[in-house]
Amino acid sequence: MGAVVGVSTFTLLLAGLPTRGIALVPRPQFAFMDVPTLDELRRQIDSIDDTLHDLLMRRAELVERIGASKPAGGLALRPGREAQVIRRLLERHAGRFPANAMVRLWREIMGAFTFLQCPIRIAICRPADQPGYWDLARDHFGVQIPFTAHETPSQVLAAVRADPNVVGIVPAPVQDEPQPWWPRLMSGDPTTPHIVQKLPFVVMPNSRGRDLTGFVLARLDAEPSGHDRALIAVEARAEISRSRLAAAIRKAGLQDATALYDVEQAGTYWDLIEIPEFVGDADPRLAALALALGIEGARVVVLGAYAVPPVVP
Ligand SMILES: C=C(O[C@@H]1C=C(C(=O)O)C=C[C@H]1O)C(=O)O
Repeated sequence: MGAVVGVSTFTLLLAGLPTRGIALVPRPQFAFMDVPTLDELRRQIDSIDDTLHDLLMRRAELVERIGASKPAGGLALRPGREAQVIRRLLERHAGRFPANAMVRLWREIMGAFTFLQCPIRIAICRPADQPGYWDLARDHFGVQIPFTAHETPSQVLAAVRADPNVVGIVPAPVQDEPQPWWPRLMSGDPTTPHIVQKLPFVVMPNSRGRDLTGFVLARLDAEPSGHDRALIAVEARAEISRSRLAAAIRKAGLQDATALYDVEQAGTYWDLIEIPEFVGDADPRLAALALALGIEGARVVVLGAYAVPPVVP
């Protein structure tokens, strides 16, 4: 019956326990002795914050070493690796802290650490009536990297072509848009960017960009992340029916398309095919696709790939 010995009324109040009739309600001793005070709990938070902060500073040292191993003067951004980091954390995530808040923290960390390695800047297509693209960019690249807003995808493309450290964000393709940007990625010019990411990777609930989809263009080769979609463009002087395209995709050994867009301008026809797997520039199935189409002079080019966004609980 010595359960209450040494436990003050103040401690009981803090613990939300009744202070009347205690002697009649015996409880195991440890239940009282283990209730930490507000100050003790806050001291534990301070200690966790110190550990988190120390680890961030240690992470910076490792990032600098990784940065030093990358080609000098190039863009340090590695969207495929970033996708793997976020996916791995989401898989191990548990408990009451919201998963998208955790992702938002890591987006901030990775944006700042990419900026530490190179003078990356973001050129966003954010027409005056579409402020959400700015949120989409900020949720992903964080507060440290400088952003410039442009009215059109053409202006974004020009900014990316002018500087290898500029990364562009353009609206995702839609069928029947008047001036699609994606046929212009077929140029073959060494300053032409690739599609390297789709945004949002994880939707932020209060973002003005939560209903928008953007593509990230960078002067990088897309890298596989383990779960990717490739974007392949076809250019031809004749219209290619959807069924002919689908048959050629199969004949080339590629998986069935998950999205298709087409456009015609002055007698040239372009198709954009999204394939549910990674396809690199040197993949022999590209030549096989050109052949299977059976159209004289048809060109087939990989425009890039993106890591498939995870399902966030
Ligand atoms: C540290 C790296 O550089 C960048 C920053 C990353 C990070 O902070 O984890 C991850 C990928 C890159 O965009 C890396 O390439 O691993």
